[in-house]
Amino acid sequence: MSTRTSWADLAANSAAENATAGSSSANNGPVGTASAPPSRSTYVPPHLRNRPAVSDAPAPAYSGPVSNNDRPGYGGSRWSGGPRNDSGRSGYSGGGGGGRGGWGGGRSGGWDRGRDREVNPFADDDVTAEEAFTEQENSGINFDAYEDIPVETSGDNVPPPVNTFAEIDLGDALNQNIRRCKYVKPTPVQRHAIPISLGGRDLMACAQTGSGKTAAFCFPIISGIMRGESVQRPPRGARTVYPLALILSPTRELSMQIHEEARKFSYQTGVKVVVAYGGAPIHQQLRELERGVDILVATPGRLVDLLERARVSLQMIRYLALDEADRMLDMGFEPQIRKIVEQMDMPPPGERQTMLFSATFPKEIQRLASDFLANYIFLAVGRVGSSTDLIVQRVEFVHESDKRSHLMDLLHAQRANGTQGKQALTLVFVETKKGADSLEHWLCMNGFPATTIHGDRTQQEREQALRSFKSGNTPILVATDVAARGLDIPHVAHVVNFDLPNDIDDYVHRIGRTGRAGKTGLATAFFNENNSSMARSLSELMQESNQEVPAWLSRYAARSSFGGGRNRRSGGRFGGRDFRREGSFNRGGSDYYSGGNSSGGYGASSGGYGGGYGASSGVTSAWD
Ligand SMILES: Nc1ncnc2c1ncn2[C@@H]1O[C@H](COP(=O)(O)OP(=O)(O)OP(=O)(O)O)[C@@H](O)[C@H]1O
Repeated sequence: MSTRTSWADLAANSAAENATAGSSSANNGPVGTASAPPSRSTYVPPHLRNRPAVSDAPAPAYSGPVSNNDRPGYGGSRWSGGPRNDSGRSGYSGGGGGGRGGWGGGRSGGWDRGRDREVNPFADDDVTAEEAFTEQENSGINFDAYEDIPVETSGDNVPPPVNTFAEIDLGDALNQNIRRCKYVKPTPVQRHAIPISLGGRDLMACAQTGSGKTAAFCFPIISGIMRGESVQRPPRGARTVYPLALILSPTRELSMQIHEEARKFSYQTGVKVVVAYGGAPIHQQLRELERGVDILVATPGRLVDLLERARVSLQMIRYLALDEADRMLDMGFEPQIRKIVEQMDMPPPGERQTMLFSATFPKEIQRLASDFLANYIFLAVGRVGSSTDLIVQRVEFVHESDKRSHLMDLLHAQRANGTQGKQALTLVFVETKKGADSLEHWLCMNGFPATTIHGDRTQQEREQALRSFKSGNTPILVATDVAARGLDIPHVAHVVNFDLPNDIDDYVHRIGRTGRAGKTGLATAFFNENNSSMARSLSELMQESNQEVPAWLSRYAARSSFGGGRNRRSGGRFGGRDFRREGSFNRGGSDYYSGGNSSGGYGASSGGYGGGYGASSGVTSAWD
């Protein structure tokens, strides 16, 4: 094995901690042990909520950036006028609020710290899970490569990147949580995205799977709420709550995961994070909401339900983050997202800050997404040479009828040569829910403990399956695309595309369940005639990632005149290029790209990343 750098160690430790942190959706209540609870009628701004009583003084009125950072605009100055407040009420009045106080809908008048205790989200972290896994998974990483990573930014006045967390004034409590997470230095997307967001700018960010996008949008939100101007939340229905930030994600499990991460990052900051997703009893989620919420993490369907019941108002939203933004804006989700963002009471672009993140950003989705953004910065971050070169990709020609036996061969070989250490996990993607159940059954019958996750299972079953997989009890998870995006499951050593998807972007996300946070991974795809429409995009993707493309696949690719299916590989993978620079875009508004700066990232030389990256090179992707 080769050496592990400290970053790799830490990422691995951190991942192990995430795995052992439990998947409870329990909400982080306040700490309240050391400090006297505030009177029930007093609004306590988030940045003061966990301070000892002696420092529980009212916040001074916000008067501009509270930072030793001299970047212009840093500190959320866009809020100097406060968010839109249709009722004409002024902002926070110093904590002396009347009976309502605005917090938690005004009913309990505050976060009842006497009753609730903030559960320590780090409490379950231990090293046992990490120790249980073999070393092979974390080997072979050269983190120096990150120094030369290709980066493209476009938009006006892009704030410069940082190299360390210390350079950014995120606040003591958040910094301590970053240390607790054992994040030593920011990942490339964090280096760029965090200063941009802290500068108050809207952002469309494209960075490869497993590269730390969650923290990239969580840190600025938490920090902004901690230091931001205090607000009085208006009365509406007695039980309406007014979150300040909304994070939307496409699946329940991903929302739960973001919630768990955000709870860690916001531990003892006073910022309260609540999650709401479908398939789970709404009453429990309503109770959590009533206790107060600063950041609401939600799936679109459940959020629409809460909005229609008038239990949540988006009137005070300052921050909107869409994770897996391209998925959120594709045909399946777009109407719901438009309803939430454009047709309810959320402040419009320019009055809120909007952050869109994904590993893939097709141009047509970028175009749709621009409706939600104001004067935004486009950011694409990739690895040297290629984006997924940490994932070894294999494609094997397997007839439909041979797939099971071929899978069995793979699993036996893994067992035999030890590459699938005792606890290393295999994620198998199939096309249909029925197919998932049937394959799971067959694997179990053949001595390979497996479980399954798909849309026909109850939420309880889905969560149980994920727990069992993560813990290694059932080291094979058979999944539909419901598990394709965002899930950060440590120790997934192998992703098998038993059935290939019809969309190359889905393939990118699926294989991205391995090779995360600087670790290596293996992805095997079964290909046959039924997948010929994928041949070209697949072989291009593999070439770009320095993978060996089998000759037979190249022949298939040469035969197909078209990328196939919904494949959208125009000008490089991941849509890693700002569509505003494509020339055809012309809406005339000042909100749109004006041909301004596009900068390279590290290395500071005038352009040339490996492979001739640069504005004049004709290369249209930051990933090349
Ligand atoms: N600065 C850091 N140092 C070490 N580990 C980090 C750092 N930032 C994030 N991580 C870890 O990297 C892993 C991947 O992060 P995350 O899930 O946010 O990736 P992602 O970019 O959102 O991936 P995907 O595109 O699949 O959603 C997580 O386990 C996270 O804890």
